[in-house]
Amino acid sequence: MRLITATGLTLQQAGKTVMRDVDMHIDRGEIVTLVGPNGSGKSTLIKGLIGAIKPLQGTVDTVRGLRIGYVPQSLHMDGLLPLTVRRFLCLPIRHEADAMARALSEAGVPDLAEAQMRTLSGGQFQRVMLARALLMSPDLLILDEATQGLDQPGAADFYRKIDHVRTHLNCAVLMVSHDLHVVMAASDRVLCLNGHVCCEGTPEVVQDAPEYRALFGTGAQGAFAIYRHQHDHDHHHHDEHEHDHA
Ligand SMILES: Nc1ncnc2c1ncn2[C@@H]1O[C@H](COP(=O)(O)OP(=O)(O)OP(=O)(O)O)[C@@H](O)[C@H]1O
Repeated sequence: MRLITATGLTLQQAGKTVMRDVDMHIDRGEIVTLVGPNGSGKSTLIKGLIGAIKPLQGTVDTVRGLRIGYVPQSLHMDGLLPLTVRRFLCLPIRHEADAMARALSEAGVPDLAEAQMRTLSGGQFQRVMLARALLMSPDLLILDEATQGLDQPGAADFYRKIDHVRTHLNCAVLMVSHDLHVVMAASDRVLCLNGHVCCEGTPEVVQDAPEYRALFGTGAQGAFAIYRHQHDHDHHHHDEHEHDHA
């Protein structure tokens, strides 16, 4: 089922066009990843898709009642007042204690409810943000560089978590990442951006595309192959949509 469709989407930041003529869609159950150099418009495209930026041209159509769980690129927690994870999760909407416990557990941090937000490590913080998004029971989970600050095993672990969440909730996932090799292998489709969609397709197709290689080079083959090898289970559990997994 198609959740969201952008057609001819052109977006500006401060009066400057930074993303031009994007056609894209996301179906239930798939993991779509945006890659691209710094400033290539990844966050801008996400803001356009969730309606935080009004398009200069083009449209975004969503299925009726689409619930989006959004994990932003960063939140500045410095100077925060004392605030436990439990209270943070209830901002701005209150949730039942067992729903919060389930979300924290799903996000891989079952024991943090009473922890102080400002004492969390980067990885713990991202997982709490994920738990917060999961409390929305999202149809579409959007992660904007959610593994920033995580080391490679930490990032790989995070993506496995996301894969599990996707299967469990039967939601779609849209992520932005710079962890190219890990994230590409964990994706069904990749869109490579540079002010427009340079190339798109399965990770293998994008990896071999001249547009991708021009932006990122060709050095990734080894790490890519290793992770791909571990990722050999299938994702056909809930959806009629077929994925091309190796
Ligand atoms: N609030 C803003 N005001 C003015 N210009 C902005 C704003 N946000 C983004 N831009 C500009 O828009 C362009 C795209 O930025 P965007 O944040 O979408 O890129 P990105 O691909 O997400 O980058 P990164 O990988 O560094 O996070 C950049 O040139 C940036 O300077």
